[in-house]
Amino acid sequence: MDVWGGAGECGSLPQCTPGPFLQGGCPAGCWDVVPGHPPAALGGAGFPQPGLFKEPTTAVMPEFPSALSDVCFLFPPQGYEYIRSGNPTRECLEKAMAALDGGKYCLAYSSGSAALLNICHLLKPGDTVISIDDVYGGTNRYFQKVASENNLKVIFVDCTNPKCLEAAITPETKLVWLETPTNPTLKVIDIKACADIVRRHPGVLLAVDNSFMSAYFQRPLSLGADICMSSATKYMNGHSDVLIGLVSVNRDDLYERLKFLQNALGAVPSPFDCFLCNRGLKTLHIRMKLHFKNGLAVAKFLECHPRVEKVIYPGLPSHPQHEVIKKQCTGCPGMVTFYIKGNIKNASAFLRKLKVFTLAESLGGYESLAEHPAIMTHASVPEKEREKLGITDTLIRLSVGLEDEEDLLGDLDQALEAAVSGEFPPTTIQQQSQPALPRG
Ligand SMILES: N[C@@H](CC[Se]C[C@H](N)C(=O)O)C(=O)O
Repeated sequence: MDVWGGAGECGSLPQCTPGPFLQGGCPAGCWDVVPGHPPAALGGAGFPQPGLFKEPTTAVMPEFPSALSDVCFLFPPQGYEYIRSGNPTRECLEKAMAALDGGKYCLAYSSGSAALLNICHLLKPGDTVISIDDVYGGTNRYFQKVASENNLKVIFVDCTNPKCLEAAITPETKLVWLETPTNPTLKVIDIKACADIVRRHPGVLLAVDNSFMSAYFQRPLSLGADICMSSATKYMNGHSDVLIGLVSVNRDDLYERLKFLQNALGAVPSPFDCFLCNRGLKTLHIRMKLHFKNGLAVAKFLECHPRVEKVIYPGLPSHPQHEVIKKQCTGCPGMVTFYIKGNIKNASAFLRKLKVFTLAESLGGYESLAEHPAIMTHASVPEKEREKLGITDTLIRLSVGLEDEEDLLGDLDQALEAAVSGEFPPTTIQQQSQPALPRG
């Protein structure tokens, strides 16, 4: 079996041994800087000079804990004047992340949403944004309820067929916003194909939200994106104890403008959060391999489960864009989405019965989480649009963590058994008509 696990068979537990795909480097030039060894990025050229730290060890201490200026006549000038404008701990994270993303520069923000806000400040009133249709609920809310009310036009397009993107571009288009895989229905977008289209329209930027994949499995800049954005709150930090957004770029002009906006808008992370995120990066490679192994095991298990209607996991051969993900990524994270049989009552019973998985928003941490996108992470997406995207009352999103595989599968099994008993209605997801619930 290769690293993607082949077709899998019901009843047999999936194995995931590193195959040639991970061992032998990767397509599209991924990992040419730090092939499988994030610590190389942390200890290499990307590291600020040791002289900046009281303890130049592997630990990156929150060195700049106050808003004090660098007073040149008392200390040698170190290039820092105010904590929001720049500080050694944030610079350490930014340099490490630039290396991991294969970019020249990285800038850190107080959250993924703050990173999105800064990117959108590159635009002018009257500009158009083309966003992938199935986009994180908070991004959808920002585009529809904030940006659109501030003179940006935002249209939503299914970019799984890059020709749809091409057809949507107008002279007003200035930003194409992709997520891949999308949140929560895990559609996979061919970044290079979209980048080739965007390149034919000078002045249009291609930004990719890489939060679901992490720099370990996918590097959008190497596939032609202008901007790689991540909510590092998720896999990059991996410990569910930090809120951080990151933006990596190669272009000097983009960096200069974003650097100005980072300071001017002020949505920056604290040095302590940067310190914690640096701590998280050191185990990125180990965590991602286990997320992949556990995610694939869960996906295969659910795909064979009689109480599950349908599983979506890009690492499964049954996924419609499985070939795309094999081409542009070196593995898959622990994000698994599935439709439970039955209706909202079954979905809710399942979520309540889970013991190892915690019912919570967020993803990418060491601990397994489960959530109901229609009520939780995507409540801000208008109901009609949710329906079109397949974000129904029976859709459940899992973020598979680092626990033992037997515990994860056992927990899912007992919750499914308890939540969906008896005869299953012979309906498909499309045929179901669920009562609307109050949305959070
Ligand atoms: N309730 C929050 C939503 C947080 Se969702 C966090 C993360 N992006 C995810 O997809 O889990 C809100 O902003 O409304």
